[in-house]
Amino acid sequence: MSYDQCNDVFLGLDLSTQQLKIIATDEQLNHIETFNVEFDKKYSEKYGIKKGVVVNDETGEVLSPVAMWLDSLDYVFTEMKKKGFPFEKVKGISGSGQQHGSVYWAENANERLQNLDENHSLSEQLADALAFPLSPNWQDHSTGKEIADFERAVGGPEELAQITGSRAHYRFTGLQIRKLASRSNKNVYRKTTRVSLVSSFVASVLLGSITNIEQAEACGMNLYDVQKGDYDDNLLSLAAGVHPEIDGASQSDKENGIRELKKKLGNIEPISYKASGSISPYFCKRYGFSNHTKIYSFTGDNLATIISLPLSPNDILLSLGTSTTVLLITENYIPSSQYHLFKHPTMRSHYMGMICYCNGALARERIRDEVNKKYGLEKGSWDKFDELLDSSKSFNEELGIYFPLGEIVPNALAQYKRSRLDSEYNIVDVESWDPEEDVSSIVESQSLSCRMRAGPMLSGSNLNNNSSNSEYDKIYEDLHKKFGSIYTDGKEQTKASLTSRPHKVFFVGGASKNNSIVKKMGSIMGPSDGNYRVEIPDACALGGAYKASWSFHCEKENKWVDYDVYINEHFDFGDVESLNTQDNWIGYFEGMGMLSKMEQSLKHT
Ligand SMILES: Nc1ncnc2c1ncn2[C@@H]1O[C@H](COP(=O)(O)OP(=O)(O)O)[C@@H](O)[C@H]1O
Ligand SMILES: O=C(CO)[C@@H](O)[C@H](O)COP(=O)(O)O
Repeated sequence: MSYDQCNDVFLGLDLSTQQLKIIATDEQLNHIETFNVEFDKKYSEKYGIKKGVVVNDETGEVLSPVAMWLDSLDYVFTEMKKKGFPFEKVKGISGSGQQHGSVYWAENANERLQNLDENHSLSEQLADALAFPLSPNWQDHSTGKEIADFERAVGGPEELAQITGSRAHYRFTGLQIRKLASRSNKNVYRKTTRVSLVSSFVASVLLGSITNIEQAEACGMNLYDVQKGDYDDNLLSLAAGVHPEIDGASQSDKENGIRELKKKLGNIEPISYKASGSISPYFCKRYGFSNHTKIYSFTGDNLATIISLPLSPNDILLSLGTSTTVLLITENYIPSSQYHLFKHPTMRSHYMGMICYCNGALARERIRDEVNKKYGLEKGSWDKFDELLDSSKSFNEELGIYFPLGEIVPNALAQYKRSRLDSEYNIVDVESWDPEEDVSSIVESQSLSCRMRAGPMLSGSNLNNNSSNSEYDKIYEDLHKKFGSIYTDGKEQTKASLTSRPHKVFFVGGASKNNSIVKKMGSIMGPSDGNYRVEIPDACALGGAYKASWSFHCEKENKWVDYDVYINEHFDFGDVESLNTQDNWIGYFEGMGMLSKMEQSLKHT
């Protein structure tokens, strides 16, 4: 694809932990070119970073230098210019940033942003527009105290998830702000006039003025009441360090603190196709953008990932990278402390559900290595693992839990557990068994965990629990007879959540290349409309470019065009491979009963 063939070019940026990526697409959503800079290659000396961040092992702090991000923007645009990139054709830009990270602007920030001189770099001109030169990164673990405070302020993790879509996490922005305001750097907090998230920071620089935080991204702060569509004052007072019970603040200090923090955070930008404005003259003069280039709101990287695919409600994106991440689109706001719910970035009445597991690929690799050792085979080969997995046809009343690392969901310490069912459906723990047995067992338990936890978010789960469907009634009653009530993460599963099938399942990431793994997982997940494999390198940047393209299209039409309709119309389905999987959804009901019982006896923190 060449630029000569298109009139309109769209850019999707992704500012992640380790690199800045820019993808150019045309009006038909065709990928044209990708540009990037890896921070370690270019800036490790200048900014003293490793893997994109500065780490303090003693405090658990993980931070990114903000000036490095500014340098990277200038650098990639300069490289594009050297290659003759047609900046004048760019009609719209959107993108994403690593979630939860925050940037602290000083009083002169807007004045500096509005008067950028194209003869000088961004970092030169904006260094003193920052109240803090660093941005807390999502890997930061320094806010243990704040986790306890946030959960105490509302009554516990479930209550916090009910309000904000997630329980308290170290990395969530509200906790990081509280740490700054009440403990680590009160002076920085005082000097800060505006706070951006990484996504709104990039959009602000491109616009030449500080822009609002986008609504879907706002759900990653533990401050935003998702259903009310506004900040939660109780949580804001906590973030500002003026909570009456926890900080002993007076009523007037609390009110002033809330007012001040609201001003710093600015309004939340509702989900929209409308542009935040046009690109700053700095970029027009320095690189050749047209001054009509529109900047559309930026969102979080996971949120941008789901819009890089033609996903509809009840579709699941199963990312089998180093970690396993389940992303899904749902109309149900049924929060849980065990997963995250965010507003969907382009579908106003939908949410994105996200479940993150630490023990994905690494745990499977250990089993693969054990099997290969037993058979004297090459260490990294998946052949024997695959052969064994293919020969395991159905649930054999055995499961294992394999956590070489502590796990997020269920919240558990590093441990292994292998069990069998006896004839009364009791769980009988097994000290060890042949490594061959671990092969199906690990893939089954990982799949069942995803299925069990995604269930409550699927739309069928909205059905009245007493609604009748004779086939499901029978399965559910049978399960209940054998295992009693099914609990996941302390919550009883309803009939509807156990019996809801996903619509489609899309597999992405390293292990999605493995036919045996995806077929087994797909057969257990049991989507009603098929399992698919997609290769989407740079999905977040691509999602940004698609968002820009969709927004531009809606603006041109002067009406809201449903994002799923738009993407389905333009998406190149040549990149999506339909997997020929057997459906074994019903065959694994007992597996859910068994796994939920096994999880109840795990050691946790
Ligand atoms: N053929 C394969 N079969 C099973 N697993 C695979 C295969 N190829 C890659 N993987 C797994 O994919 C993981 C890496 O996934 P990838 O998406 O590339 O990483 P990241 O999440 O770090 O971006 C590896 O740890 C490996 O276990
Ligand atoms: O914290 C989260 C999601 O909650 C992470 O998914 C980060 O958003 C990942 O950022 P990069 O590593 O891609 O920069």
